Amino acid sequence: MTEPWYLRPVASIDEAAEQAARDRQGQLTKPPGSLGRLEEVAVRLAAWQGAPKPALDRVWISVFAGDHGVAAEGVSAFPQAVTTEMIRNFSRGGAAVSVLAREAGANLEVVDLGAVEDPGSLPGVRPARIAPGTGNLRREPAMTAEELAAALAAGAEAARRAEAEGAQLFIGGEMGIANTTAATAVACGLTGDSPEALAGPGTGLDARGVDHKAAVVRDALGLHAPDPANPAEALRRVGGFEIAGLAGAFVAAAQRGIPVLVDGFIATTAALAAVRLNPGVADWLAFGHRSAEPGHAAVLAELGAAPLLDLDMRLGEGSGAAAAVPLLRQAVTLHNRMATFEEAGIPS
Ligand SMILES: O=C(O)c1ccc[n+]([C@@H]2O[C@H](COP(=O)([O-])O)[C@@H](O)[C@H]2O)c1
Ligand SMILES: Cc1cc2nc[nH]c2cc1C
Repeated sequence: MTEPWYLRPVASIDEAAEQAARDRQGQLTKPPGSLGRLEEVAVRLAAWQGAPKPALDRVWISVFAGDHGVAAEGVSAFPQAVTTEMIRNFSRGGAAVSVLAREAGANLEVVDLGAVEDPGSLPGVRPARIAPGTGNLRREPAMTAEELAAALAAGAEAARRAEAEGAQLFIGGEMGIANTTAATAVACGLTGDSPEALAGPGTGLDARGVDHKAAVVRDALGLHAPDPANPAEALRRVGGFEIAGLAGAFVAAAQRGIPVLVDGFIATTAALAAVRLNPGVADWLAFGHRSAEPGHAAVLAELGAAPLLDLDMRLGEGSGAAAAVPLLRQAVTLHNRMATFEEAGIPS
């Protein structure tokens, strides 16, 4: 059997550019380290781009959408039809991430991997329907092997389009009613944490709803017994089309040398799956925000990730990552435009 594409090595980081950027940070008119994480971000972008003075003009956002059979278990505060309605809303430019993308000058596309109701042909929406939603993971595998391969490949295609447009940063968003249940199951499968520790309100469940959701995830883990050493099978059995799409996109972005700014709980769970599929992916990830969804902290900790923002957001769509783009731009502009001690004639 030929090796799956997602095992191919990721691009390498330019250590010379990283060192040059670090040296420059040390020469700028400020006490060394005083711009904190903004310094790190600029140095990181330099390493990724192979440029001592990086740029951040072209940001690409792919929002992966799909429905979840497990919605039938009453695990979301919202009806399943919202997935398709939100695809229509993205297309019209009315969703939060639509607004943030416009504001950030980012290219936004939606990849429809299979909502129950087909939204039809819409501007800005790429039809890539795999099935009208996944199987109910409490009772059966979410996907077949072919469906998983299609979802991963759809993610890789998005990274290919991003590269063709010269993207300097890839943001993966998601939309799918009940996907926090699938993400919780995947996260439990990959970290060994308990459903009770990771399940949260998602779109707004009350405490009883969260308990029920944890019980549903516990049933799913009992049925499927996901193995942390087999992330692809964990994605297939308890994941979702958009979670697998994100994982495929993150691996492919890293292989193409496009850094990824990861969003909230679902996207970070997909990033953990991507890193488990191909550990080199970790070098190409940055984290936009810490979601209010309680399981997010555990998945971030598993990745050793320190997100940039902590705004109590819990929307998904890539919105938390998109909200961090202006901060990344500030880091780049400071790095490129501040005077050095020598230029300013200030003794250091
Ligand atoms: O990104 C997050 O951290 C996040 C946290 C809670 C909810 N969401 C979004 O809400 C939807 C899933 O919530 P739920 O309650 O239906 O599982 C899905 O469309 C996600 O984009 C996203
Ligand atoms: C309205 C709505 C918008 C969303 N965007 C991402 N997940 C969502 C869930 C709901 C319910």
